[in-house]
Amino acid sequence: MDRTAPREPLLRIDGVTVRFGGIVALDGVSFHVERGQVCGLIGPNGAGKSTLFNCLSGLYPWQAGAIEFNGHSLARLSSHRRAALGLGRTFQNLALFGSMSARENVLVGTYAHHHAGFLLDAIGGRRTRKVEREAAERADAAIELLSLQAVADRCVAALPFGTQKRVEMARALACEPSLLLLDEPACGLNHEELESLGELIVSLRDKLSLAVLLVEHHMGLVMGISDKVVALNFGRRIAEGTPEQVRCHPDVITAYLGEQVHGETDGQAA
Ligand SMILES: Nc1ncnc2c1ncn2[C@@H]1O[C@H](COP(=O)(O)OP(=O)(O)OP(=O)(O)O)[C@@H](O)[C@H]1O
Repeated sequence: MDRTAPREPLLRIDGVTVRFGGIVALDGVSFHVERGQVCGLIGPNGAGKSTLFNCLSGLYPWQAGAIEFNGHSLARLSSHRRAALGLGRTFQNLALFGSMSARENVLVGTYAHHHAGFLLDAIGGRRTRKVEREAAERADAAIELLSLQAVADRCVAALPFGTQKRVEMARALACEPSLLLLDEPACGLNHEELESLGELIVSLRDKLSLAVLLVEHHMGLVMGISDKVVALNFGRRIAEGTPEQVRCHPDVITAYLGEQVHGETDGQAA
């Protein structure tokens, strides 16, 4: 795929502002993510990255601006509807069910596609069995994608941290997202796990035409695998461009050095 050719954006973030009392966590942030694109989202602590993720996954409302995913406004959509539309996410702190097996955790991710409803589930029947079979197939496909077959039936709490992270990613993929939100996936991984994580994200992008919005403090990973990078500081977008353009952007360098940012800085890195 030619990643330099302009394509229809999958995710449009347009002038989004979020305030918590007197704190402006996001201040008119705009950028978009295209299908099959890895977009890195960087910024120092408190820049607004998690706030934006929480807006995307339905945990936080925003006071101004618009977010559109796959042609749908996200403003009034429940988290469940967002998942059904193709928005998947993982969490900074793992959100797995420790006493359940890896496979059972992944099965939970298929819920977004589960249309049978409570009553039909209770009654059972052919339709419910079909839904369950399809859910199991989707879970198995996600388990295979993440090479988790050998540990699928083991209790998730007994698995190494890096493997648990892959289980969480498999669960997000089981709802067959077109955009995956990854919140600090490198956190707590060793060097070897980090390398395979980078390869994994790129291979998912290529195999599934998956778009990924990657919030990550590990600069090596972000700069190594992102097709484009957006940098935030104090809730504002300070740079957007290729990894190289953003790495060299003076406002990004200043933000990471912890110095005062002067004047208007909302620009496209060139
Ligand atoms: N629920 C909340 N209530 C009040 N203030 C909040 C809330 N969530 C975030 N903030 C504030 O909004 C600003 C942006 O925080 P956010 O967590 O989005 O930054 P971040 O870039 O994700 O930081 P980090 O890299 O440390 O996770 C910070 O000043 C933070 O204190």
